[in-house]
Amino acid sequence: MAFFSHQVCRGFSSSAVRNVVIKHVTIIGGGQMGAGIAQVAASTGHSVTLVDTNEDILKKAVKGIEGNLKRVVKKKFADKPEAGEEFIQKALQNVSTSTDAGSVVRDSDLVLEAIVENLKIKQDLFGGLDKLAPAHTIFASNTSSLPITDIASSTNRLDRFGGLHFFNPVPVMKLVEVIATSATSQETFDSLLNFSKKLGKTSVSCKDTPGFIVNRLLLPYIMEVIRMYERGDGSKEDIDIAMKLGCGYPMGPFELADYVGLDTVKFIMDGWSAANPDNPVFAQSELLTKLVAEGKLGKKTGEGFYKYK
Ligand SMILES: CC(=O)CC(=O)SCCNC(=O)CCNC(=O)[C@H](O)C(C)(C)COP(=O)(O)OP(=O)(O)OC[C@H]1O[C@@H](n2cnc3c(N)ncnc32)[C@H](O)[C@@H]1OP(=O)(O)O
Ligand SMILES: NC(=O)C1=CN([C@@H]2O[C@H](COP(=O)(O)OP(=O)(O)OC[C@H]3O[C@@H](n4cnc5c(N)ncnc54)[C@H](O)[C@@H]3O)[C@@H](O)[C@H]2O)C=CC1
Repeated sequence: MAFFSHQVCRGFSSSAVRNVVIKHVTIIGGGQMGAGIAQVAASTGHSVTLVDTNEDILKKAVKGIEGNLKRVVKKKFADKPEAGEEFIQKALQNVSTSTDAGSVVRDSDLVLEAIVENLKIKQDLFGGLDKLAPAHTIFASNTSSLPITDIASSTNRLDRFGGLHFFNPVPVMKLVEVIATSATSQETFDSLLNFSKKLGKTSVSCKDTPGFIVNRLLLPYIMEVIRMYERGDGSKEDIDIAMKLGCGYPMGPFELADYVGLDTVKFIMDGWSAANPDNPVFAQSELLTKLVAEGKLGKKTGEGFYKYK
């Protein structure tokens, strides 16, 4: 249960809202990240409603969650298949789906957004939900690169708005970046930290700076790698092998870019290069632009820098 019941909370001013214990979570966007977050939240006892634009996407997301739960169980319950099956069923029972975010946020302690990396679309979403969610509900974005302050500006709950940035694949990656804006209350920040901890993640606290910690370092690396390849300084296969074996990274940079999604990489870089047109670190890549225009978005579409079919 939330610290305050929803009915009590609705009439309260924001200043009366204290640490919200997050139990009911609405996750908007059932793609790679939203489905992964839903899986981890559901398997750690949270009740989760996953929202997307149509039923087919939601069906695919739930199927993916089931498949990935099986991978988790194979390891965690290697000698106890019955306990493993129970774990899967319990987690799946905690997940429901909806195409109508407005109707489900009324019961949420946390609304976590993982939709397309576009400021206007994220603002429109949160601006609409702000009018429908109870006073105590915390809003958070999983954005890779957009200022949380700008996303939150479409709402009247600046003190109850923060960033929760997960990493792909969510069930495996141990980090969550927790972002407070200058307006995020300490209570909200603490609730987000506690939620991350309940999911079994390690958190780092980040300022609301572009790309927070990880992506501010990772994206320039990926872009420099693409430029290196465009210059003909190495084949993508050799560059990937070099970074895996030379640095001990689990994936080479081209494999990783395909895994993240080339559309997401491009959305991030478009925003940063528009804001910093003179900074060569954020310069555009013709090859990336071409692949995205061709719909070659990486692993999720079957082709990016590499083919996956
Ligand atoms: C863009 C942003 O905003 C931020 C980002 O996310 S940047 C991207 C950050 N992510 C990374 O850097 C990922 C780097 N890559 C890796 O860590 C690894 O390659 C990987 C974990 C993705 C895959 O590892 P792998 O060894 O090549 O493959 P695989 O054997 O299939 O998986 C390793 C383990 O993870 C598990 N796993 C992989 N994906 C999983 C998923 N979605 N759900 C559950 N378990 C999963 C596998 O079952 C396997 O478990 P065991 O060790 O028990 O067998
Ligand atoms: N791919 C990655 O490695 C990471 C991505 N992120 C961020 O997470 C967010 C989502 O990324 P992915 O899951 O990779 O994208 P994705 O493309 O796999 O999924 C996005 C989903 O959002 C849905 N969607 C779009 N607009 C919507 C709306 N208005 N309402 C409901 N659903 C909507 C789409 O139908 C799609 O299913 C982005 O902001 C991205 O920058 C953060 C960490 C890692």
